[in-house]
Amino acid sequence: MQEIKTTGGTTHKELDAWVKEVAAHVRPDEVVWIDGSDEENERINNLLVEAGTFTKLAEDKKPNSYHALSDPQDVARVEDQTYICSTEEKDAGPTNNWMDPEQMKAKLWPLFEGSMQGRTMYVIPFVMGHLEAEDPKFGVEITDSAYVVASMRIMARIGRKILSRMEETDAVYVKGLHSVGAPLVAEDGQDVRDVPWPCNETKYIVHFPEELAIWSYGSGYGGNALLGKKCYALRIASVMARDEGWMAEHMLILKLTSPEGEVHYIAGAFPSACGKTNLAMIEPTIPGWKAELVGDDISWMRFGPDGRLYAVNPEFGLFGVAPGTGRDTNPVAIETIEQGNSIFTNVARTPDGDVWWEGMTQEKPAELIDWHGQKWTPDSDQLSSHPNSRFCTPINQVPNIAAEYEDPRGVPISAIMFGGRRKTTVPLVTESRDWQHATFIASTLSSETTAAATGAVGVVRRDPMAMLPFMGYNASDYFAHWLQIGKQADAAKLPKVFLVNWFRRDEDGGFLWPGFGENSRVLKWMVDRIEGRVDAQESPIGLLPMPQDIDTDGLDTSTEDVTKALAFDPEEWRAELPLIRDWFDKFGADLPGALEDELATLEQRLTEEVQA
Ligand SMILES: Nc1nc2c(ncn2[C@@H]2O[C@H](COP(=O)(O)OP(=O)(O)OP(=O)(O)O)[C@@H](O)[C@H]2O)c(=O)[nH]1
Ligand SMILES: O=C([O-])CC(=O)C(=O)O
Ligand SMILES: [Mn+2]
Repeated sequence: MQEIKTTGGTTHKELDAWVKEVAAHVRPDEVVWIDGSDEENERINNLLVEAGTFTKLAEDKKPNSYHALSDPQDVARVEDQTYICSTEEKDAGPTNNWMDPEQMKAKLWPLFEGSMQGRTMYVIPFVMGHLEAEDPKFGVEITDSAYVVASMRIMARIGRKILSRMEETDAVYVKGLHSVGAPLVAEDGQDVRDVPWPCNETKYIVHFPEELAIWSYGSGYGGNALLGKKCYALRIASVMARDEGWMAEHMLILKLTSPEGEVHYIAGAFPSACGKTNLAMIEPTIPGWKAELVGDDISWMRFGPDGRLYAVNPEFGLFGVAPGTGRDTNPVAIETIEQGNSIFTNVARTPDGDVWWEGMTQEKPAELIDWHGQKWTPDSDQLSSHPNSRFCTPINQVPNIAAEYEDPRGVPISAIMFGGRRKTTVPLVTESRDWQHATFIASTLSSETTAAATGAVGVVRRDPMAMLPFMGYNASDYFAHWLQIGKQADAAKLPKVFLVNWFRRDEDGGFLWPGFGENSRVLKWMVDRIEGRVDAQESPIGLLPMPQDIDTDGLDTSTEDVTKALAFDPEEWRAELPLIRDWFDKFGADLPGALEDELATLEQRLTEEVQA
């Protein structure tokens, strides 16, 4: 067999063997090991410009930044095509797609055969979390997409330094294999012309948790193709966490400093496109409060020597929803992207080489190139940008990043928020009574679906822990793991857990609560609760704020709307009960009894409430 031209390589024998085995099968023109240098990045970006994937933005608008338009069919995560291939079907559980690992491989391996012909196969060594962590979590992504290389460089710590450490320690690592599934040689041997966004109608995002392997085929979109993110740091890592006694969660991490100088780190789990990045970058509207960002999407938590839960953000960049991000809603994000070094995908381009999307400014630009590459004007009845269009930006550009982001030990968490998009039923904020009740709230979390995944938008579904699409194993076992974490801990040291809903609507469909920076008023109440400064009132669903304890000074929202946003409505909750019951029925006898008990308690309290 002919040697494939290779740049770079490794002394890690097992890794070297795997890369060679894959190369022989996918048959690229050449193999390039990614070293992470600036020169290499420039080369990759130039290649992407030549291929028509990237358009360089104007240096005076967004320095060193690029605009990309995907294939219109490749714009979001494909949950239908996402699989957890554990050996036992039971370990994937009722919420995941499953196939026997050998059967899945028999199906996919032939798809990968020759799939990189005419292309370069890149090998990206990376680490999720800190290289200086006690037990660094390594990965290697093989990909035929230069767009993935450019994006992974922003989203994860990658390159030669990581590979050297892997070599020195003969490290175990997660094997990520990714191909867009668009070889440049046809079956009859004819050359195929490349397109700016190669992908395949057939898509598979497959996890083999027991083998620490991920196979991703057919898509170039972020959540499907940047394998360090959802695939590794949530799906595979949640399995590692179960086995090793820690937690891999879909949570932002925020550092809050009160006017009194108290520091609290707060984590928050919201389903995709439900407000994590925005809350992580919050600019508080109430005087004297300071917020700094630690993480905006993923949190790895473990107990520290003092018995508290410590959280680390394993990522290196932000992959944020563009629409809705503007100077009035998220000024911190705007300042972050203005520094450049970013990739913008499926947003609109301005004639002067900048980007725009719905919600960036109140006034719409007179003319744009929309996300289909067509001329767009404000008269157009189409959105200029795809609802799941994204900015991909280095995290160290965030002006108010907390210094603790760099600390491999992480930050001690005082509170965890769960939230979703609910037009009705769920009040602005509720506090859980204890960890078991918190686990119940989290396990029954619900939200209206968004554009972050393909499929219908706006449908209420249960999204336990905001992890429905990201749990790498059986959800019943996942709930049990949460309960176990609670049992393991000193209850006084566990974070307080809150349920929030920024998205409740009035009869006309308008938001009752203004959200964004004003969410700091809810954060303040949480801190007051943590510090024991205010009481709360008992209700069947948990502890509710006394109305006077939510600081509304200077808030431009009517008292009536605030009251409605905060309201607990027993009738709405009675209507919720059968939905929760249906959800729990999915798990049958595997559902931890403690959650069954919590549901029974809720039913009983609601009945008493309605009778009273
Ligand atoms: N009304 C309202 N909308 C919000 C609020 N926070 C965020 N949004 C909007 O919700 C959408 C998604 O917000 P993000 O912060 O990007 O959501 P995310 O959870 O980080 O999403 P992923 O990155 O997909 O996981 C954006 O269009 C925001 O403008 C809020 O407090 N109120
Ligand atoms: O993974 C992605 O594609 C984007 C994201 O953060 C999510 O969907 O939660
Ligand atoms: Mn986000």
